[in-house]
Amino acid sequence: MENLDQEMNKSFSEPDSSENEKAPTGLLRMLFQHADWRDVVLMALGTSGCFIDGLSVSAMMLVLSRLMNGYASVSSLTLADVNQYALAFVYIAIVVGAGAFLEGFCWGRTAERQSTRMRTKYLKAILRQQVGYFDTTLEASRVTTSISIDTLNIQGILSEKIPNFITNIWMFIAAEITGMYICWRLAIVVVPAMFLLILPGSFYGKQLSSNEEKLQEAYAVAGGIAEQALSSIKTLHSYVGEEKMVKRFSTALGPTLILGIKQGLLKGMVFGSMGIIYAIWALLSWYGSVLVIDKGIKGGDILSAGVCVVYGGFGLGSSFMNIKYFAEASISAAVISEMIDRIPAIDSTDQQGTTTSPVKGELEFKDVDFAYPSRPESLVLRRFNLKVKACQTVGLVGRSGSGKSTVINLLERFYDPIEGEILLDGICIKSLQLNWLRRQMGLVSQEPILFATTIRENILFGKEDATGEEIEEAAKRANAHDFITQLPKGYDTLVGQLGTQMSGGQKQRISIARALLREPKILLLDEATSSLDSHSEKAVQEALTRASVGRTTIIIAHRLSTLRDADLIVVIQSGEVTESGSHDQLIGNTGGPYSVMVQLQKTLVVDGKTLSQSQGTNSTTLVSPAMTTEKTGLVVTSLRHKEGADQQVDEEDSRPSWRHLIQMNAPEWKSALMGCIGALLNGLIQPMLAFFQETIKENIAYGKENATEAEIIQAATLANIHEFISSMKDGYNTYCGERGVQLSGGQKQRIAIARAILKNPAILLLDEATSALDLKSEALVQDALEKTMVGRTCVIVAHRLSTIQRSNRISVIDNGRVIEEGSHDDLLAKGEEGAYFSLFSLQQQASK
Ligand SMILES: Nc1ncnc2c1ncn2[C@@H]1O[C@H](COP(=O)(O)OP(=O)(O)OP(=O)(O)O)[C@@H](O)[C@H]1O
Repeated sequence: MENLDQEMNKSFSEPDSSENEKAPTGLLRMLFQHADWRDVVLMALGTSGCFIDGLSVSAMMLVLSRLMNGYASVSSLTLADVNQYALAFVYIAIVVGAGAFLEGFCWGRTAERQSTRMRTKYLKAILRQQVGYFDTTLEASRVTTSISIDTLNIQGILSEKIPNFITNIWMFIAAEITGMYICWRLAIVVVPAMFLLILPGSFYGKQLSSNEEKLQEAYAVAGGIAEQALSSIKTLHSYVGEEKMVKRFSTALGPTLILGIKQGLLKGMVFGSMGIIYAIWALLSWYGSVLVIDKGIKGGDILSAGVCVVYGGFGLGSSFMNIKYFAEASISAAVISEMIDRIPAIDSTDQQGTTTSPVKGELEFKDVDFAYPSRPESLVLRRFNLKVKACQTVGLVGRSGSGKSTVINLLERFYDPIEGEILLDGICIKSLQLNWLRRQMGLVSQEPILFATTIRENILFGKEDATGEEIEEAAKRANAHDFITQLPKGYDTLVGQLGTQMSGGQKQRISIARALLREPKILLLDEATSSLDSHSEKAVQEALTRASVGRTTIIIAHRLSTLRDADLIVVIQSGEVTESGSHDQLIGNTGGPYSVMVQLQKTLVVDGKTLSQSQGTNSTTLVSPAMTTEKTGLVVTSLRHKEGADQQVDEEDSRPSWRHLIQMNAPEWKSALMGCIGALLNGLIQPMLAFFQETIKENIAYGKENATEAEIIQAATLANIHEFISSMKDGYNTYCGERGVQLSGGQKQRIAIARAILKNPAILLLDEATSALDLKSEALVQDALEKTMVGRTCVIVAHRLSTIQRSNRISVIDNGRVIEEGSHDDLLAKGEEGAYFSLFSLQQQASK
């Protein structure tokens, strides 16, 4: 284990390249690192503008001193002199104006150019990083902060602070020299006094900015809480977590009150210390008068020299103010440069490495050991060996959390093994060119992620230069074309942030189309059809079977029927291959893990009651005459042919949603109202679970405020997740990662179920709550849920009919309407004409 830790440290914790050990970026390097020759010219012009601008006080005072002196001896002042002075002021105005314009324009322009380049490089650098880096070091929020706040900081420095600094410091030098020139006797006495003005200002100014920093930090923490809340708004509403969130928010804001008071005091001191200026004027006027009386110096010279010295002092003070921004900006620049210079161990921009042609698609895992960078102490794969022949279809099965998705993560080189190697056509994938390797694979992941753009663009991610026909063809093969064309904007429909405006099944089909468009040599399907109803699944499954011809296909599935025709089925337990062979071979091994799973699945699908009785649940306890304790199952189908081909469906209607449920139940508004009120106390579990960046314990505790440790453990035990949690080094304090990325799909669902159980709600809403679970876990969780359901109203959305078979009422929904309703037996009695019957028969056939 020590070796393992060392290896992990080498792979993930240490910087990947010696370049990263460079000293923090200095100000000069920061200034010029993103500049091209045009920027150098712009900065040179801008700097000359600053010098001209900084001369304004001196030039004005030189002319003014003469004019004032002229007033003093008014008899010798002619109109021609006055005109000359006035003209001199006009010239000053033009020259200074032009200088100030150059200053503002050139620095502003170059700031924009340099920061745009920096932002682009930064984003490129982030996208280049390996997945493990994000697991350990970087949180998405930090990236967004850097890309917005840090780059804005630097842009502000370039466009404003640097020109300000140069102008002011030059104004100070020029004004003090001019003061000396006009009246050195006065300047020599007053200049030291100026420090009385500058020192307290800069002392309090420093305090002010450090206080401001603390204030910003506190606001950032509070902002982070608000951001988390908004990104998980459904879960938050459902768990009535608003108050808890507001409490956390106001606790985070607590320090700002004290800091705010301190801020006020410091600002007062800064502004108050400006009063010293009047004392300086007192000294100026007294000593100036002495010089006029004793030395016969002209009044105009005294006044102009005094103004030069004082304004010069202000210039120095203002330039000091900029210094703190330079320090801040160089920190920002260091953060950005560090990222830009960072060369990851798995570098997606690396063009090195070999490629093979033609690709056969043979895969081999040789003695692979792997642990995720965020949990180096828990080995997920150990001595993992797997050989896949070219064009074979291989199914991976195993309990939730056994390491199936990890196999895919390693094939895609999102991570590298700690020990052992992975070969493609006999070549270690580490020596293959990374982008080429990834281009050989088409991945449909467990929780398909769509980009916030149109369906067309999302499919195009599979192959950038695909034609319209190719896109449609891929969508047809993924059984997505029909639903897409029924949307008012068809392929140009926007899918929303992360695809939230699409149903789970629609997202899966779009991402299957995306993978198929690529025509990959290796197809990786991680629970690719788990969110589809039986009809769609059958169609997509057939398409995938066709698509798998001539390519190597790896399928992860909990529904074993999906894998029946696979050439090889591999059973994974705790990261090790425990059994492998064809379906028939594995079935022949009675008592083996695979045949046990198949038996369990048959029992579940053919007769839901058998399982539950064998586990001691009395299904009759679910039946209750009162409406509030009814259990309703909803089956969402895609039986469009039943509705007629010409049916117009709007974008909303094509999505099964709770809104439709409400619309459909409009006549039963009283019950609906009761339900809505009750829903404020309800438990909602849906597959796209929103998780905060918190620990497992905190996530479960969302179910109930002030829940005790014992209650949390009890809920976790019922949700069949306690064992996994206890096996973790940090137990219940294990960090879940951004939106739970550090957990497997099934683990996330079970934690969400524990949260719902803890909440003890009046109404339980289960939206495909167990779809990501293996059969054994599902059976156990189902059992726990059924115990939880006793005495409450439950609405269950499920594609696996075994899940809802025992509901008091089952509603079959198609295109936003209930097309059939009744108990399981009632619906089956309708025979072949019935929609439920046909779904049920499909699932039965599949499980045989
Ligand atoms: N990014 C991550 N960081 C740390 N641990 C992780 C990460 N992703 C997964 N794990 C852990 O690795 C183990 C294997 O996860 P994996 O996703 O491979 O399981 P799985 O067999 O696909 O499960 P499921 O059937 O539930 O999807 C789990 O214990 C999980 O908690």
